[in-house]
Amino acid sequence: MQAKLLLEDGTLFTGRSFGAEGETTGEVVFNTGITGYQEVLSDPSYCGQIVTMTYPLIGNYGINRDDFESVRPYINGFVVRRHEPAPSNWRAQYSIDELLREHGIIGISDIDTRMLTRRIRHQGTMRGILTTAALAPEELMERLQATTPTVDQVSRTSTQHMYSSPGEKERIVLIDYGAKSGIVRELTQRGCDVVVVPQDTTADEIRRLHPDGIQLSNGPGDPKDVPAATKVIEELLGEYPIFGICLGHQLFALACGADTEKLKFGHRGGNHPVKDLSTGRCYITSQNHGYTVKEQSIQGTELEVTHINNNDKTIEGLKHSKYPAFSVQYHPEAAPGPFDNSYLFDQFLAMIREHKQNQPQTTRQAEMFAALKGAR
Ligand SMILES: NC(=O)CC[C@H](N)C(=O)O
Repeated sequence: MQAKLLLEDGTLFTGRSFGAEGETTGEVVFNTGITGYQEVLSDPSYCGQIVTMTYPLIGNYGINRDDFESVRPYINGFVVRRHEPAPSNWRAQYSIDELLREHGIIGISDIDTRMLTRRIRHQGTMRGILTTAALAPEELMERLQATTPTVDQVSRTSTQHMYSSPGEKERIVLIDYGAKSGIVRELTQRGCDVVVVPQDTTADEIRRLHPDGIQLSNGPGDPKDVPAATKVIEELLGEYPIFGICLGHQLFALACGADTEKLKFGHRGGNHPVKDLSTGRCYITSQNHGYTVKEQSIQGTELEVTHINNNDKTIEGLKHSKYPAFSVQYHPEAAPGPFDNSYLFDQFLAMIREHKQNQPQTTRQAEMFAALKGAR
């Protein structure tokens, strides 16, 4: 069956349908990873987007039980040069075609993904319509223009209920704006007691969980679409050590008075070079973002830039100059991508331990200790 993808600028691609049949619209973005399509498909940060893989053969090692980054894919459409309907890998349980069908996601293959990528790079990110219906380009354009971009992605991808992944060590409250499983996995591996809370949890509700640190997750959409989330971070700043990842980094920046803007076509892939300004060392990072923290907006805030992107010099990391809080624009949890940056989770835990040591005892603690001493 035929499928068509029409971009806002009128570029039409005609290819073959795979996955579900139907029609969808969304921002068309590209990811340059050679492998890792299962993690990309299931990364909630892509919620509502039509994702193109620049690597030409996708699906060859299938879909397995273990590599999902969330319980279901949130993308609106998937675009590839060629997809493999008969995967071959000992972990493969089914094909990408079956996965997309199961979740009603429309795929298109056999189009020139190099041309599509160059178009996006040239024009900047555009919206597109993807359909299996036999419609003329004019009709498709009308339909595309009749839709408006959604802004509720974070409430769609966040957990509705609090849940925990118990551990013996530090209690981390992870605010879930559409968190990848990789973040929970990294914290759990380090023995943390992780409590994942919905995106609209209030500062008081978080305080009642007695966290040792707060982790701000990645997530979809424009950080300015979730102003309430910024307010909560503002309230908790200074009270608890904070570590923000991707959307969490952008929200942390907004909470500290900086500003964000949209990039021309974003960074999505597994080999983005990032420089640590304190050492000059370059790290290879996994990225997936369309927005960035505005460089000029840092001035006058209490933020310091810690990392920059070596390709376009945009901000990749921030830290607070007074409080124990830092953030990165990239994905230290990888999935997919290099594991080179998982040390940031260790830094977060070291920051928590240091904060605890320097923490003056609360009056209540002091009273309890005094009572215990008296009893002895
Ligand atoms: N991975 C993320 O958290 C992405 C953050 C944000 N949605 C952006 O596109 O910039």
